Amino acid sequence: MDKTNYTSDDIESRYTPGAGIGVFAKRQLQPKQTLYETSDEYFSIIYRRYWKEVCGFCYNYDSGLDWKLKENHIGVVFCSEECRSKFMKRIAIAPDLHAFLISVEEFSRKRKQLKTAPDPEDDDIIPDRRIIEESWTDSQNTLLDIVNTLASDKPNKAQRKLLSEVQAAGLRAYDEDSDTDIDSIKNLASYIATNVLSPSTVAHTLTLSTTIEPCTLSRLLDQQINHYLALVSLLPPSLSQYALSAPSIAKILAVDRSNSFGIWSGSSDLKCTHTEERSELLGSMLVPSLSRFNHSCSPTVSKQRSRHTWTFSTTDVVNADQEIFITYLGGDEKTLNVDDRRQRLVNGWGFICGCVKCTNESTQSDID
Ligand SMILES: C[S@@+](CC[C@H](N)C(=O)[O-])C[C@H]1O[C@@H](n2cnc3c(N)ncnc32)[C@H](O)[C@@H]1O
Repeated sequence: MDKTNYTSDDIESRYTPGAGIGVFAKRQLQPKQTLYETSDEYFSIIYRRYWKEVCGFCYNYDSGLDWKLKENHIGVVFCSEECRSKFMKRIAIAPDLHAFLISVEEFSRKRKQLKTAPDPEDDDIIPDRRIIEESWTDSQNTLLDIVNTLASDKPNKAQRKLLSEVQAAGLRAYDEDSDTDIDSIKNLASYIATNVLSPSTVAHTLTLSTTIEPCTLSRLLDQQINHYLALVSLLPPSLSQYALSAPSIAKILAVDRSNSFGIWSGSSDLKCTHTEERSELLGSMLVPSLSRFNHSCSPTVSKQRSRHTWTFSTTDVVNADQEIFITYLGGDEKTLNVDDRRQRLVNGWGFICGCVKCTNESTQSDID
């Protein structure tokens, strides 16, 4: 499968009326046919609450038990020596990446020690797309100053002051739940780490479309920008070239919100046969090669996760040239009515569902 054009003998991506790009069958597909299995790079985050229980390499989760193999200094645990060795080998591709991950973990732990209540005045402001884009663009000059400082052999007083100021701003508390802040820090750090390990994955992600803003409250927007600038200031000089521009981060955050898949505990076990059994949300994954599948409330493809691999298989016959769909509602589309389904999709993904089932049911309720 060609990952960016989504082309294999069975499927390809094409424009589809009203929903951008979608994935279509090139020939008739039979039920239970495996269409796609991921083996490519992706962005991911395991939420802080679960970091001791979820293998940092394969996402194995065993009923909430802590894994014993720990790399505490980077905040990652492993279910086996094999996973630990694969993970460590992967990050060793860039010698200073390990040092960066250690700094990120130290920074996150410092954040946990701070306890400041959020500013209530800012709580309810929902910035629009223009404000979000302008805010990130405005931070680009500071970002360039940080990168120049990192590149300088002998930073002057003003440059050293800049680094300590951005780190202090990044540590300032905006949310009472420090785990959520740490998730934000680790998520942004994973964008930089992915850029170090696989710049093509980042480039691919920047081509994807979005329909929803990356955050909903002003204080979260400020928080993300401050976290990101602080993270860049922690980069070892040899990695400073991998700092993504501020507008690129804004775009990836938006793509992440529209395209990422939850890592649910139910389907993490290899023995689990359920497609999307949901219990606890352990984290999320953004896999660019899976990001062109549109949603339908009567999907024709099921997605199943086993550890860190997603497999997409048909649930029905799909004729040549028909679009194939997954569900973004994880099975809830079977029980919700059209209004509730559409509302959930608007809230979560920012689009009004135009699938055949919703179109038929809304036309029917207009007639009634
Ligand atoms: C994960 S992306 C899917 C690929 C996307 N169509 C593209 O062009 O990159 C999700 C976006 O596709 C569109 N989309 C997906 N399913 C849809 C549906 N049932 N009705 C309308 N738009 C849909 C929405 O814009 C949504 O935010």
